[in-house]
Amino acid sequence: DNNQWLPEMHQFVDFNDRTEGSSNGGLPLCYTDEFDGPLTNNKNFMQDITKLNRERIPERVVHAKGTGAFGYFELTHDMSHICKSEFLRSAGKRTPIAVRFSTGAGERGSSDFNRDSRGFSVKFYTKEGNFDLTGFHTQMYLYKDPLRASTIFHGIKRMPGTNLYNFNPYWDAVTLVPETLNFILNIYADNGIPLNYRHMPGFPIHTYQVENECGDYHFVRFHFMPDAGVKTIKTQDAMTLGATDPDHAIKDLYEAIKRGEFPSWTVSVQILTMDDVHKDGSNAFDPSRKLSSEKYPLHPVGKIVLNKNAKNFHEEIEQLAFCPCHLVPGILGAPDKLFESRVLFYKDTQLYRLGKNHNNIPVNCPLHNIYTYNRDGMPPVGKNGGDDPNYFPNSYNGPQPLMNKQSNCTSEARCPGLIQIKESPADNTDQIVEFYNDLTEEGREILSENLLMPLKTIDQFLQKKVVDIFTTNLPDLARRLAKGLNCTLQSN
Ligand code: HEM
Repeated sequence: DNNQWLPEMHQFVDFNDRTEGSSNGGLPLCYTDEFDGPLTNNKNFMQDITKLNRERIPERVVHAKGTGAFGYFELTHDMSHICKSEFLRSAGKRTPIAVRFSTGAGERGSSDFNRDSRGFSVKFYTKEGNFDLTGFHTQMYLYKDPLRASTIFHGIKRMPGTNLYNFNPYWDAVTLVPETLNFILNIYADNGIPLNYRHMPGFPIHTYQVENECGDYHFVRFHFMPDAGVKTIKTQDAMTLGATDPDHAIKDLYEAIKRGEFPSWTVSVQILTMDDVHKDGSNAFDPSRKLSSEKYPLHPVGKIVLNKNAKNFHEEIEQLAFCPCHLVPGILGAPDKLFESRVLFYKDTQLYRLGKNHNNIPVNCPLHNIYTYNRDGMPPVGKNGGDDPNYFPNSYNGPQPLMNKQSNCTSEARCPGLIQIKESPADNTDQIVEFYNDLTEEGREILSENLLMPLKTIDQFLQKKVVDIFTTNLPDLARRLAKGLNCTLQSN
């Protein structure tokens, strides 16, 4: 076998350290100079094209465009009174983190300025394993019923036939799942488009159940607020910059970190007791609603600081995989159905996008104590567990699934696990009305202008459906939209 090309092909060139004019390791630049025969016999050429052809992996089904960075979470306030997680004990402790920011609907090549949700995901590499929080830049998600997923996901994507964007399915989905309007009004408002990621807040939305050493339960909603303040961009500027500088948010984050201006966020929680949960019922867990900050004020917990860019985007950011199922002792997840659906959804999509062993990719791998029953399969296989027990349960002291671990509770016998809640049909109209009422006259005018942009392009019967939906609760907005769309207002 003629291996003459292999050593050169495998030589790595560090482009960052390369000095001008330095050698590239002597790779031949023109294959035909070296070899006159058929190209299929040219190992260099064949290696090159077969590798190039296999460079792409599927992009994320949503949140495909994004960027990320690394840093640490510093605990400023000990939380052990409500949560026994190691990384939330002893103020001053630092835990390494990876963060990925993203836009929601657009593809990998789309603009950072689209009017859309933004993702803010954090992976905490704690000593007890990885804890993932995936958040939005809004305090609520679009809907609460997990069966709405394909209506909404297909509604925000391109038309299957023409492959063009068309607002008909989007607004059809909105009118069929009207609780989405709580989210829609937030992103169509004057301050709905984040200027960049450094000035963007993050809200993991679900109300997580946490447990302390005594087995007492509390419930928390996390908030990440940028220390540099929240900044947004006006519609016209977003449209102009979206055309001229579509990667603005990615560049802005990368360059700030490179300059040594490390962005940071204050992490806080709203805390609910079991009594609060009994009083509020399933509203306390409804992801299509925000939680009142007057009723449940923010308690500071710590800081997120990003001080390191990725060295290789594909390796460290594209392959990052967050999952709501990545939990640590003390954090049990959220008891609502949408959360349950996400545990299944993210795992399944990552099995497809990155393969069975995606948790062996270094950026997804816990930093400490990796014991798992996962074995074999396609690379990356990693350490593969030696001869440790590879079945559960076993009598050889193999790892325990988190949910099987009993708490150290001595005071009270408790059944460990998430509480059961009975969910009612979605109802967030009160928050929609409150949001609109809090806007100034100018804010209302801008909101209706922003809404009219897509609404003017959709089918007439859908325009009427949208106006009708607002007529009962937001007659003022319905009037503005009906005027802009030239349609008759339903009398109520
Ligand atoms: C509170 C509600 C939700 C929030 C805050 C949220 C947030 C996010 C974020 C931030 C990402 C990007 C993760 C990354 O940076 O790699 C993401 C990805 C994703 N989300 Fe959600 N999401 C929510 C609900 C849902 C629901 C209900 C579904 C489906 C039923 C869903 C399906 C997905 C999928 C498939 C991905 C791509 C994951 C990957 O390929 O790695 N999300 N979500």
